[in-house]
Amino acid sequence: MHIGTTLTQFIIEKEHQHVEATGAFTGLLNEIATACKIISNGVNHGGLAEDVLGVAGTENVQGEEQKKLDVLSNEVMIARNQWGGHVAAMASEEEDDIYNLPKEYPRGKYLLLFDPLDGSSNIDVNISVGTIFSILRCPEGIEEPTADDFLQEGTTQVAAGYALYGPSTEMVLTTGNGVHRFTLDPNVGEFILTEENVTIPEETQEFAINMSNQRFWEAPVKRYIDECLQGKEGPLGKDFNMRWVASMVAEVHRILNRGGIFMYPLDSKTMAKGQAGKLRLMYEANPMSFIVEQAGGASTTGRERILSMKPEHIHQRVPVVLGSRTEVERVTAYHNEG
Ligand SMILES: O=P(O)(O)OC[C@H]1O[C@](O)(COP(=O)(O)O)[C@@H](O)[C@@H]1O
Ligand SMILES: [Mg+2]
Ligand SMILES: [Mg+2]
Repeated sequence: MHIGTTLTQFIIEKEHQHVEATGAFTGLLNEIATACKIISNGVNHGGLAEDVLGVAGTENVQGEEQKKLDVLSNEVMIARNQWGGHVAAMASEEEDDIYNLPKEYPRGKYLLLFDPLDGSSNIDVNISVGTIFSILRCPEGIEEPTADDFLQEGTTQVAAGYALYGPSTEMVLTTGNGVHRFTLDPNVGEFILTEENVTIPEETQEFAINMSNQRFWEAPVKRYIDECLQGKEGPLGKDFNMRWVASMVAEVHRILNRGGIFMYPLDSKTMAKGQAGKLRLMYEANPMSFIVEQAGGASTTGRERILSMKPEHIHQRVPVVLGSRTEVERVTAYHNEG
């Protein structure tokens, strides 16, 4: 496919390969792309716009202070995706329960899950943030889905992607046939294909973890980071660099480009709050794991493959270790050595 292809054209040509396709999938991805263009515009306006920077004065179901842009992005994702007849229901980081469509809207065959604004702590300081989404099939014959209908293993995702609102706005997408990257041309208002079949280098010398949590980490993580910091004199025999943006979407994007390992492991601080990690399985870890695996990388909790986990709750949290295969397998082996 030649560079310069628009996202819509790319999806339609992929969908033509499926005789049973109805166009609903293309319609859904187009609406998601439109929502991300609107959010990108808001992010780019920053302090020029009334309702983009600062706190909303409310908390989400996870007890996190909501930023105005968290709330705005959530409203945009819902408004763009509820009317088209592509989805049967939605789930969002910013919605306590699943979002069932108002009666007047036709139901579609997909379930849409999303983190409307990822990297919220970076909004007010103009550092890259993003939107993460995951698409599942709605079980046959279900008109009014319940939360249980969403609790499908990550391996059943039909598609996953994210938009990154950085120096440029990009969208990265997989439908299970490799990972493809599009860049928003603000003059045309279209996402244009800029790289096909993105792959993650197997080896890396770059790790990303919030070092300020070091005293709370489990022994396997402490061991691994110690070994990275020992550099080429140490057991890993190579010097490592470190990065931490505090936006998962930006970390994953960097890793897709040049490799690396991103970790938000289980630690005693989150365990003390009765949580099994910081990041959410259904709309952060699962979509990012689908993308990373499709790009040749690996993604585990430190102990098990994330995509094979049986979800228990819409807002369930999990430890995340993802990126270049060699290092992810090493960290997982350290955990399973027991
Ligand atoms: O504040 P910390 O510990 O650096 O955590 C940063 C992590 O939290 C997140 O911001 C959580 O996502 P949200 O911003 O969507 O709540 C991730 O993007 C990021 O990797
Ligand atoms: Mg997030
Ligand atoms: Mg978020």
